[in-house]
Amino acid sequence: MVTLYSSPSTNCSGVFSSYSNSSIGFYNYHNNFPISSRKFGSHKISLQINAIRMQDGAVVAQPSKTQDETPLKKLKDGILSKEQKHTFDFDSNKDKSTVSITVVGASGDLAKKKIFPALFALYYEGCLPEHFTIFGYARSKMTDDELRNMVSKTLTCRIDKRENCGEKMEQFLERCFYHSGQYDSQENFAELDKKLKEHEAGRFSNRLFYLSIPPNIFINAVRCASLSASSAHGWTRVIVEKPFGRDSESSAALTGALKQYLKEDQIFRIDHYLGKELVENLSVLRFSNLIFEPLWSRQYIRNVQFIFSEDFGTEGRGGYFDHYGIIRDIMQNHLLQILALFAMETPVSLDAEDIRNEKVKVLRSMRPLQLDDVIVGQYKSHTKGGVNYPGYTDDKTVPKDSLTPTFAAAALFIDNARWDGVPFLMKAGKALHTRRLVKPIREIHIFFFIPSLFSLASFLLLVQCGNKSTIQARARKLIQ
Ligand SMILES: NC(=O)C1=CN([C@@H]2O[C@H](COP(=O)(O)OP(=O)(O)OC[C@H]3O[C@@H](n4cnc5c(N)ncnc54)[C@H](OP(=O)(O)O)[C@@H]3O)[C@@H](O)[C@H]2O)C=CC1
Ligand SMILES: O=C1O[C@H](COP(=O)(O)O)[C@@H](O)[C@H](O)[C@H]1O
Repeated sequence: MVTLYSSPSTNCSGVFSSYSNSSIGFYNYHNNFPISSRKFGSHKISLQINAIRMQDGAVVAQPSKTQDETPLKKLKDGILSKEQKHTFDFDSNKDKSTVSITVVGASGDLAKKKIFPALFALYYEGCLPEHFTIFGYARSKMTDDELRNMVSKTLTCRIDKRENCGEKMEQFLERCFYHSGQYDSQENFAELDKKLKEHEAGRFSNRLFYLSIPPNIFINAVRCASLSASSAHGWTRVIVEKPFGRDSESSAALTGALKQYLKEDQIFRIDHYLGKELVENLSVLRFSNLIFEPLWSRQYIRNVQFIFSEDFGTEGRGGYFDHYGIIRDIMQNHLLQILALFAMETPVSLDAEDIRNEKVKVLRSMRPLQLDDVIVGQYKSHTKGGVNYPGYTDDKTVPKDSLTPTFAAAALFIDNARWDGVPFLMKAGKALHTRRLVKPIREIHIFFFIPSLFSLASFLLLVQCGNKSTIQARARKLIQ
């Protein structure tokens, strides 16, 4: 699996940006990852990490001139091997080539909330080639203008304060078009192909299809796109969203089916949580910090909690969600990836395969989950402060008798020397109206207890990836 992101504006390699919070994640790195300041309040310590520029634009600390040499940069360079970086480049012949990006499922939630804003961010940062075209494709009937109008509502200029953002937005929208078609119709994809060719205007064209659709229609869409709308001369690539199947069998079947039409190097599987900067920085926090690495074990950590909470429900996404539920939507992929990154041993090198191998070892050491260690639930309607919040089955896209879980919590155990006996607690839920600890409406927390560096106090280290990303340490107890 690869995480696809674009790095700072000076380096636009990467087939796509991490779309977390609808923007490109910005990274500035230092040679190491020192804790630059501590503010001691009553039982509360804020650790500012001297290496992160947050994606909402807030700079936690100034970047140094040596940013390119930092561990995370190296980590990324390792993850993206030279060969991959080369193949990720959009342009093989800058002036004469073009890239056509088709967002399949353009009428949907992911496309609106993340993909179009991320594409705009790439455009804004100068990371798209000079000639490019973006097509939305879905069954819904829409004109080009209606697509532009829909997309324009979610584009933002908040990446930084540079001028001309509105103008750039207009220019970007002019490059966006729409074609309505069925996902299983070769004929409809052939019509798309015709339109793409008109826009490519004889240039050497590369084509990218982003499958922003429920997984049960991936194969049909890939078959039709590959047979009817592949690039004649350049590359054709497909980005596939999680979940990659419902279980091992369906995942293997999906891979097998995709490979009937695509070679492995044309397929990009994405887990966007791996592109969130704090998830990436977690490895740096641990491996580059003399303070943390020695503490990263059962000896010092009592439990680790990965908490995903959203304070909104499915809101019309039942068509996808109801077939999968919260465990397959969030826990099996996003949270499990973070857990594996958190718990893995130091990889022998920063190559993607070495990191993957360490993550696999963690998964193989995990005790099979027992039913007694899992609870599931589904949100119901309720009224609070005069506001009525609909229940899951009130969503028109959800069957009235659905038992699909929208909340789950599980205790996982890793039976190896480092983590023996430490519970890894995972919780994920939609429409959780109680906000925890911090304000953002969507948030994922990783927190774990480590002993105080100075006294007998123990600390709760909270790594939060929400609308604003922070790393905080809070004193949990003064005296053990
Ligand atoms: N939403 C998010 O934040 C994230 C989503 N994802 C993944 O992205 C993919 C799409 O998610 P999302 O955009 O939320 O899903 P949506 O439910 O919004 O579906 C996307 C589009 O697919 C079409 N569609 C929906 N259901 C069906 C169906 N049963 N049969 C045929 N077409 C259908 C609809 O378009 P039309 O009717 O116009 O054809 C819809 O607009 C999923 O794999 C999901 O796991 C991943 C990360 C984040
Ligand atoms: O993968 C998914 O993620 C989103 C939450 O992503 P975030 O970046 O906004 O935190 C979730 O809403 C969706 O159900 C799921 O498919």
